[in-house]
Amino acid sequence: MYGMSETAFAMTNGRVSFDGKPVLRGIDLTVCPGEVVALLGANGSGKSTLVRALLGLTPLTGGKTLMYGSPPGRFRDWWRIGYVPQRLQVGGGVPATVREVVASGRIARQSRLRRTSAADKAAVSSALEAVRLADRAGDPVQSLSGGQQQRVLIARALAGEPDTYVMDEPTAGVDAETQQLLADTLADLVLGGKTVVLVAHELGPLEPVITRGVVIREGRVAHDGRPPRPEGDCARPGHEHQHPHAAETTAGPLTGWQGEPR
Ligand SMILES: Nc1ncnc2c1ncn2[C@@H]1O[C@H](COP(=O)(O)OP(=O)(O)OP(=O)(O)O)[C@@H](O)[C@H]1O
Repeated sequence: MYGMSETAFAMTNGRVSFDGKPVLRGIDLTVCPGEVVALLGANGSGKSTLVRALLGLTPLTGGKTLMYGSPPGRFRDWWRIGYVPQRLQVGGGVPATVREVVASGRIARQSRLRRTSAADKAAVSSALEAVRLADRAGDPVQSLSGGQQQRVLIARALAGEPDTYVMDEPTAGVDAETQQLLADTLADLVLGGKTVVLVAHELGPLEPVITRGVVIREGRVAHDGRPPRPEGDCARPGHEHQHPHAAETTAGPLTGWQGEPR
């Protein structure tokens, strides 16, 4: 039994509206340590908004949400969360190497006074190894393929050695090899007792590691429990087909994401 402060996320009647248009319409969602939760649902159902609201990146217009027992505005233990946004965004035309982006995952663990430690360097190297990009560490991230950039984002989260991973469509638009690599990485994290919340259109190779499926439909929780199996789903009346992800018009922030408006 975990205390309230050990519950990774607890949203009660969470509501978000954009320009008066309701997108989340009263979400109740509690994520406990060690759970591997897939947020599923059709395009536009509100999955990304839910993820961003759980992290406090999008403010609720109603209800409340807690991260390890604190409202996002008062949450201080950002090192506990590893966020993998939908897309890599390197701002300002400043070239960054793969290693620099991955190393930025250590920032929440570093004090302002302390320079990069041996532990930081070791965590960055091991994250690069885990996603098999050690040989590309010195290359500009812009020179990598989409799938490789996704791996960089995953490595950045791994480098921070958080308790909880929040991944927004980590498998969207990536090659089969990267999908399998992510599945293997997740399996290791799960063995290590980590908590994972991820958005997915199709679980694919991730399916074996998912412990719970939460289906969002029109801003509400339509299913919460065993991950729905594709065959069973299709046989069920009212099944909504999920289509591959459309091109994103907005990219996830790379740095400073904790306060990034959208
Ligand atoms: N910042 C915003 N301003 C206005 N509308 C928004 C904003 N963010 C999301 N929306 C709208 O909210 C709805 C839900 O979007 P959201 O991205 O959460 O859905 P999703 O389930 O993640 O979809 P997808 O699978 O396409 O990523 C959509 O209609 C979208 O256009």
